[in-house]
Amino acid sequence: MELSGQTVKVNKPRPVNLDLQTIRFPLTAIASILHRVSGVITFVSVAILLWLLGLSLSSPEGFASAANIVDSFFVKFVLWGVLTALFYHIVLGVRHLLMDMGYFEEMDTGIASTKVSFAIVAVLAIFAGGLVW
Ligand code: HEM
Repeated sequence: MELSGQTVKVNKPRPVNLDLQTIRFPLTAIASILHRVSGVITFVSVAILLWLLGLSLSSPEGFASAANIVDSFFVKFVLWGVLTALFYHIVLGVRHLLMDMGYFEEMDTGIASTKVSFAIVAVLAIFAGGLVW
């Protein structure tokens, strides 16, 4: 095998698949990655939401400023995303804790519990939309 000018000896030629279009993550892996992403989103947003709460409780003017900030479509959309990420983190977190107790460890039950969790999060995302708008 030629590697930047050097010849490297390999015992067996190994199969190489670097065609990313043919590599598919299992549903459970996607759920796990999204759980980490939703945890980071929740972590960052807690600081912003606490600042907003502090502002709204500071004075009547502060409350008016906070209400004014939240009054735009963009901020409402971000708030909806944050709430959905939090719901995702909680629902998939509970699934994770159940797996720690020995449930849904097989591939078929793991995929089934992921699908059920996604469905619950979808319902909660609609609920979050109702809360925000
Ligand atoms: C302010 C609230 C929360 C924040 C900021 C937060 C953030 C995080 C972060 C950053 C991780 C690490 C993810 C990783 O490295 O893969 C994590 C893991 C985890 N969180 Fe949360 N979390 C919160 C609330 C919750 C709640 C309410 C639950 C309830 C079920 C939960 C369940 C879990 C579990 C089970 C893990 C471990 C996942 C693993 O081992 O892969 N979290 N959380």
